[in-house]
Amino acid sequence: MEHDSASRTEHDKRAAAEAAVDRFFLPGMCVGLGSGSTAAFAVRRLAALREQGRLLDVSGVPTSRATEALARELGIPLITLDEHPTLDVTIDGADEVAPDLSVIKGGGGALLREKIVAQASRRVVIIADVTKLSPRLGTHWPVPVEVLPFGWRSQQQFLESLGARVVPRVRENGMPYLTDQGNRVLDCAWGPIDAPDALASRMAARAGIVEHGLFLREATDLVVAGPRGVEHRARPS
Ligand SMILES: O=C(CO)[C@H](O)[C@H](O)COP(=O)(O)O
Repeated sequence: MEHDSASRTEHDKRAAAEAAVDRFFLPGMCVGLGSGSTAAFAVRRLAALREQGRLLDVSGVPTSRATEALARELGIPLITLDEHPTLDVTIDGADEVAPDLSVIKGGGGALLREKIVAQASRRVVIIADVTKLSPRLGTHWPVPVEVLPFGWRSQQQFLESLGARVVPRVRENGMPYLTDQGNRVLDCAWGPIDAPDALASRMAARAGIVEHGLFLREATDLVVAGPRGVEHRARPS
């Protein structure tokens, strides 16, 4: 049974990713390549289309070292944001998606580059399976917060003072998890968040917090897959 639901989720991640690439990546575009297992399906779809001779002139900015390695392995042309400071569209995954298309990201630790790339994109398409949908951010998933190693325990105290249960992220071997930038991640469980804007502002104002996983206004579109198939939703205006 467990196996069935896991393979259903994989199927849905893949269906959402492929539908998004087919619909939103167009010839000649400069695109953002997201991180995580759902976004990896999108990178693989782009590579498969290239093998068919399509989208050969699409080039991408990877949002993590892992995505960069995958894209290189698959022969996808890579560019930097310095070469192309504005991107046409980014396709990326999410950990939790609210009805207004605000999302929590960063489960894979790539939140900083993901937010930089999202904010540099004209369009940001979130791809997800239905298990990621949530009535309110924070219901199912903690908010990852990337902090400088210097003084990280005072950031933990600060986040606890904002009501979070804070778990410093560690690797399987017990060593601290470090992001691509060499920073630490504190996973902050608030439960359902009543005022995400106020929380995001408090974190943004705190020195030592490099970035947080609340992406409140970046997503323009959601492509979500579940038992009823693939559905596209635009951000409510
Ligand atoms: O934000 C992310 C990485 O920092 C991922 O997009 C998010 O964690 C979803 O991952 P997955 O597609 O593997 O469920």
